[in-house]
Amino acid sequence: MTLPHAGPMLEIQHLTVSYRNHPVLGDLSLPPLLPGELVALVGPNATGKSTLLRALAQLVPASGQVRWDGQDLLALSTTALARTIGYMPQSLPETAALNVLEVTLTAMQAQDLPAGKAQLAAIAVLERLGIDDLALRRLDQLSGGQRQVAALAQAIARDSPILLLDEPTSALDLRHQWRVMNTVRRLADDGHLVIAVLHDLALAAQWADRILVLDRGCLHACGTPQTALTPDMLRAVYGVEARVQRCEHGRTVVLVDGPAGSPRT
Ligand SMILES: Nc1ncnc2c1ncn2[C@@H]1O[C@H](COP(=O)(O)OP(=O)(O)OP(=O)(O)O)[C@@H](O)[C@H]1O
Repeated sequence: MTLPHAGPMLEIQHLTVSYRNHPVLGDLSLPPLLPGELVALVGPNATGKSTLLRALAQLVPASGQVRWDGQDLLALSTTALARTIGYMPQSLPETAALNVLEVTLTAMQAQDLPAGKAQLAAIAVLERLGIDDLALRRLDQLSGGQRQVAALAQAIARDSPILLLDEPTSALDLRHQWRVMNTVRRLADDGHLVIAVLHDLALAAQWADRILVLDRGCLHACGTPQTALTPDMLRAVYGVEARVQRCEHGRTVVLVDGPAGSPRT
């Protein structure tokens, strides 16, 4: 028997977002998402993944119900929102004249920590991500991958219960991908709800508890990596013929043979 979840959960019902009257998310409802979960948000390009995260972070106007711990997330004040959500955009602006430590400290303002404590906490976040040596480097002097990890530092520095990460590994080499996903996994294990947009389905399968598959603004599937990642889903959503192989240690590999309907090569 599954007991009903008693603590906070993220409930998204009938979420609608339009750009210039063109609906990108139309009446999207998701199963409840729980603290302690790492949820991978996957789907083809332009299907609304970033828009969903941006709507939850109040960066684009949205209608519908989004509730967390009894609160209406879409109506939270800026300060309350900053305490509830840490948001990592696809990239930080290259032109920002701030250094990595300053950017991280800026994200922590809602915590109202004394300056010394805030500085120590910010440095601890940079150490955790292995970029403390970049603390005094300006964002416009960083590589794309370094800027991506700085964006993650900014999001997790808030220590908020919900983390929204937009493609946290897309610019990273294999070692940094592992470090970031391991950090994100630990944050989920510590009780955060982490929703991460990922294009790499192998990473999603390796690290996520559940995979949400979005297709043209609608939920196509939601389940464990084993149930969500199937050849049928890959054909219907991504338009490819693919094999999904489960390897040793529970790893999953997706092998794409070609466009849907084409003979296997
Ligand atoms: N500010 C905007 N104004 C108008 N249209 C937008 C805006 N932002 C996104 N869109 C459109 O909304 C749709 C969804 O975009 P979104 O960035 O959410 O997709 P995505 O699934 O995150 O894509 P990708 O995987 O390519 O990053 C796309 O058609 C995009 O062109």
